[in-house]
Amino acid sequence: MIITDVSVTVFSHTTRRHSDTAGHAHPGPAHQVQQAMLTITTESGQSGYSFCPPQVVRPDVIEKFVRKVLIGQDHRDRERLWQDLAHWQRGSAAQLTDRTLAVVDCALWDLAGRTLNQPVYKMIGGYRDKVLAYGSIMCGDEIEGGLATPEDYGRFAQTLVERGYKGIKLHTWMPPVSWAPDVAMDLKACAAVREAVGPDVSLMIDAFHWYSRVDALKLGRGLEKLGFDWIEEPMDEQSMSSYKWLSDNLDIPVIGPESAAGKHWHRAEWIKAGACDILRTGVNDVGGITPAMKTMHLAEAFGMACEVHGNTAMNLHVVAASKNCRWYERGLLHPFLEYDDGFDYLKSLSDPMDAEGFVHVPDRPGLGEDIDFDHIENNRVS
Ligand SMILES: O=C(O)[C@H](O)[C@@H](O)[C@@H](O)C(=O)NO
Ligand SMILES: [Mg+2]
Repeated sequence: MIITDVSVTVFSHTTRRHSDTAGHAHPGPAHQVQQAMLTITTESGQSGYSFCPPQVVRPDVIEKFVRKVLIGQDHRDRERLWQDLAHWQRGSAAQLTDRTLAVVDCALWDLAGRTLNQPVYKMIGGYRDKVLAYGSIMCGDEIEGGLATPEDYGRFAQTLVERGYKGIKLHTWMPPVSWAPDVAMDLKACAAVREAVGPDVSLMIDAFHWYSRVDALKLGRGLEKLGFDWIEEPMDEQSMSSYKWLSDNLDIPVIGPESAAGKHWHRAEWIKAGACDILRTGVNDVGGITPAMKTMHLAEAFGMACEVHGNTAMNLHVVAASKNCRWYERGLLHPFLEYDDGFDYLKSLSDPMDAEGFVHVPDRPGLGEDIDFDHIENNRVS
């Protein structure tokens, strides 16, 4: 099953999500953005697909690295192809990113599933076909009636519980919000949510990512009084020793690393250093489904949970193939956006959630993304 082609289709689609200057999402007017679909095709004519921002699969990256590694190879050799791509990273002058590895690895998994007519999580080894989601709320904002006050967070949390969520994670206020960051305001938002939803809903926070050790400790101590399940990324994850210090000084579980580079190798160091109580992985963060499963198994060997960062099918399949994670991160959510509307280039949601808060893994082959190829063709940019 030899790979004969690797191609990229760039297309436009409509979204109401806008990124702020820190890269965090907020609602805004509908606008056109560009998305890329990577297609990997074998001699049999079967293709696998994966999506990412166009810059992740720039023509020079595809030509210099991806095609060189993949063309002429057996598409089933995902482990070898991933290792070969990962080795290219060192000599790529930082042009071949973990994000690119992730989109290639996901397309290879999708290709394998479409070829065998099997969903990816069943090929990895299925553990469950539905999983509880937590509602991952967008970062706070200064939008009237949006997420501008602790009361806004409390009201929205009530709405999410009525939708069926059994867990809620707050991303609190961060710059460019004019007065952020502010530990006291973070705790007021968390207290308002706890007050709104009662004691039985799981709550977590994903806070401003550059607090000092002292501020992170103050935040964590306040969350302990509110019965939160974990504190996430309150300091720069490049300082593993700061997380070791925080974990030693807090009772609330510290989860990480999410954004730190180094894939499963660096996450092994966090475990060894005692820098986290719950490990974190994410298909985009560690370079694919292949390394995400390595991270999940690493955590299991140390008796730890490993919670998966991010939504979309690729992360859902990792969760569905794993015992030692409790949640699927469904988001990002905002009072002014209807998450269940999905994306206009997919005909149906990749992560449909029932009224009890369970996300059901689509049993369509591969990653199971219900791709609207007509939309992509009709809105093709290149
Ligand atoms: O842009 C980001 O930092 C991520 O989207 C982030 O907001 C969110 O996905 C996250 O951190 N989840 O844990
Ligand atoms: Mg996070």
